[in-house]
Parts: sequence; C-alpha cells; structure tokens
Amino acid sequence: MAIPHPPTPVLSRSTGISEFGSANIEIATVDETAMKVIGLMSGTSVDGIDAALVEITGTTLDLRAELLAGETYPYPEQWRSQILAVCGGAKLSMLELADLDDAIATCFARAAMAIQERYKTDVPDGASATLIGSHGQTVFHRPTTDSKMGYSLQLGRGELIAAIAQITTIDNFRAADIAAGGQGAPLVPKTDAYLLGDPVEHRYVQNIGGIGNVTYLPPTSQPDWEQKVCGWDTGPGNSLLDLAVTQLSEGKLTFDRDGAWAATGNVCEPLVRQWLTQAYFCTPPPKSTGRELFGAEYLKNCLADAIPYQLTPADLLATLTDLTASSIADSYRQFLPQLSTAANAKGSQRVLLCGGGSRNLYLRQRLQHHLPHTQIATTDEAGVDGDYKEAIAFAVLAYWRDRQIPGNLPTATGAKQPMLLGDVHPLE
Ligand SMILES: Nc1ncnc2c1ncn2[C@@H]1O[C@H](COP(=O)(O)OP(=O)(O)OP(=O)(O)O)[C@@H](O)[C@H]1O
Ligand SMILES: CC(=O)N[C@H]1[C@@H]2OC[C@@H](O2)[C@@H](O)[C@@H]1O[C@H](C)C(=O)O
Repeated sequence: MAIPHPPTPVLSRSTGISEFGSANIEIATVDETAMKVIGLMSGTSVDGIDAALVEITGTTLDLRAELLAGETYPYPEQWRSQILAVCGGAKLSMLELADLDDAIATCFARAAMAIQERYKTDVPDGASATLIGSHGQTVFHRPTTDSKMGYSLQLGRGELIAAIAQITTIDNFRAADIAAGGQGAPLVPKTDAYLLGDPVEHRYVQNIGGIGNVTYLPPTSQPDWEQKVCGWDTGPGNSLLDLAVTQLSEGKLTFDRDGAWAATGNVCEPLVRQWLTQAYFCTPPPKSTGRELFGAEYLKNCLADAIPYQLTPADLLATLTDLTASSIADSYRQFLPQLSTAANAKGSQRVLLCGGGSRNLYLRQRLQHHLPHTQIATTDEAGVDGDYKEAIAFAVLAYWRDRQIPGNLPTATGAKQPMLLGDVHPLE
C-alpha cells in the first residue's frame, strides 16, 4: 500500500549504541494513540452489517488503521424487509419506529460482540476493543439545499448498542456536519485521504454500493494536497440495477452476479445520454443522494423511457449498468479538471474501486470504456479491504471524535467548517 508517511509502530524498541560504541541503552517508545475500535456499517443495499475490528494509531498524516477482523452479519429477514419497506416510503407508527430502531441497535450490538469474539478466538491474548463507531442504518436522507437544512436519519441507537455490547459507542455521525450547513455525506473522504493517498498518483476512490460516491486524492507530494481533496455522491451504484434484476427475474435473483446477465446485452447509448441530462448528474458538488431519488420510482421512469427502444431484459440491464459507469466517468470529467485525457496519463491516475459493485465485471469494463486513460483497480490492491472500507472509516471517525479531531471534510460535504462528528454514549 502506498502511504505517504512511514508506518507508526504500536510499540517500537530501538537499541541505541553510544558514539563510543560501548553502551547498550534500550529505549522503549509506546505509541500512546494505539486503540482498538470496532466500526459498524450497514449501507443503502441493506445486505447486512459490516463489522471491522481495527487497530488505529496516529492521528491524520500518520494515521494507520489495521484491520484485525472483518465480517458481514446479515440482518434477520424480517428486519431487512421492514427496513427496505421503510426506505421505500412505507409508513410506521412511532411505536413501530421505536421497535425498529431497537431491533437494528440489537443487531449492530450483536455484530460488535461477534467480531470481538472472533478476534479473541484467533488471538486469545489480544486486548479487546474499547470503542465502537456505529454508522447505523440510513432509512431516510434528504440532502441539504440552499433553502432547507438537510435531514439524515440513521436507526440503531448508540445508547442501546453501548448497553448491550458494554462498550462506549459513538453514533449519529452525520448530524454535526448537517448542522454546519453540510450534506452530512459523504463522510469517508477524510479517512480515504489518510489511508489511500499516494505520493505520485491522482487517485479516485470510487465506492459502488447501492449509491456511488467518489473521493478525489491529488498526489500527496503536491503542496497543499489536503486542501484539494474532495468528494461527492456520483449517483446510482447498484440500486437501480438490483431493483431491475429483481423485477426482471420475478424475484428469483436480487442482483446481477459479476454483471453476467448485462454482459449478454447491448447498451442503448441514446437512452444513457437522455438519462444523464437528469438534474442530479449536472449539479455541481457538494451533493449527496440516496434511494429516495435513485429508487423504485426512478426505475419506473427509466423503464417508461426505454419502451420506444424495445430493449430485451439483457439490453436494459446493460443500459442501466452503463448509466452507473457513465455517470461516474461523466462526473469526474465535469467536476475534476485534474482528470487528464492525455493518452500517456494512464500511469499516473487510478480509480480504486470498493463496495459490492467492484465485483461486477461488466460494470468495470464499462467504466474502463468511459475512462480509457485511467487505470482501474480496487482499494484492496492499495492495501484497504474494499468490503470493510466504510466500517473501517466509521471506526476511524469514532477514534477521531474520541481525540477531539474533526471528521468531516468541508470540500466534500459543503459544511462551513470542520466539525467533531458523532454523539458519545459512554457506559453507565
Ligand atoms: N459478485 C457481484 N457481482 C455483481 N454485483 C455484486 C456482487 N457482489 C455484490 N454486488 C452488488 O453490490 C451490492 C452491495 O454493495 P455494498 O454492500 O457495497 O452496498 P452498501 O454498502 O449497502 O451501499 P452504500 O455504499 O450505498 O451504502 C449488492 O446489492 C449487489 O448489487
Ligand atoms: C446518507 C447515507 O447513508 N449516505 C451513504 C450512501 O452510501 C454511499 C453514499 O450514499 C455515501 O454518501 C454515504 O455513505 C458513506 C459511508 C459516506 O458517508 O461516506
């Protein structure tokens, strides 16, 4: 992994020999910042809770986050379908809301205890995590506009997670950024900057979950590189594709594994061009979105637009896959003048994919087609496990909160200032 700064050892022992060569002085330096933190995240696909037990050292430029154990714990089906229904606009009574909130918190707490247990089985004398950073489950996200403060609701209250897991828990990470005028999302750009920056490459860290989001990282050798880091939600990741696959397969499939189905179709380019004129894609950052926009209703409109073209199911999936790929590439071209289209630029600019969509081979092909002068790789190839990158980020955000270090990046969220993110729920 190319990190701009040397690793900070948790415990380093150095033997100093005096200039006369006789004295053997043992100096032990302990990194006081080392801490084990559990990060918990469930994203817009609602496919389960990602739990990452991470050892963190350093603060920002010297930040290190080593994944000690990572696992995804699926939601019990009853809760998954209720969450998806709520995300889709189903009405809930306040009592039902409270019960759902507690059910999610209980699942998150169990995930934290399970990952702790797994780590202890692998490393019996390893110290336990002392902090949880829990993103919770987004069930509603209304982006900030010029006239209205944003509203972002994550269920799975931290006080219940702390009580069940018996570990101090930090939650509600988006609220402080929204209070400062930001979108409350994306929040990963600052952790991406310190974990994935490279001295020579321009990097585009692209998550393709239900929704897509990018963090742009200039080479860390450039003066003021930190000020040039930015990010935004690029639009749909897999959300429309998953809905279409479920519909076209009459519920037999929930996603297009490896993009195999779409790969048998053809992209309807005029349709993609038409869809790209939608307001979200043309809006400059800072911007954020969710299933509220790129959900069932949006797909219904896409299907209506497709009628004149008489597409086969495979063509439709190829076209929706291309919408994800071309909306990503298009947003780089529109909003990142740093993106070079020179034929010889390929060695110096790299997209690092993460999230489930990085496994969709057809989607990767389409992205390469739209970004011919950019290398396409995964964050794993740069040292950060793409399946757990978001969970790791929330562990780091909790660690920063604990150390009074702001977690948001105003250039990504549009907040007026860097803010301490998260509500702390200590043990009683
Ligand atoms: N092998 C695969 N081939 C194609 N697509 C895949 C594959 N594995 C996972 N996916 C896609 O990835 C999605 C899940 O991605 P991920 O878990 O990163 O989303 P998320 O974290 O819930 O979303 P977000 O990042 O928006 O919060 C699945 O719904 C599916 O569409
Ligand atoms: C409101 C919300 O949950 N947003 C998610 C979602 O999933 C991807 C994208 O949209 C991103 O903006 C964000 O999550 C990541 C972890 C973030 O805040 O950086």
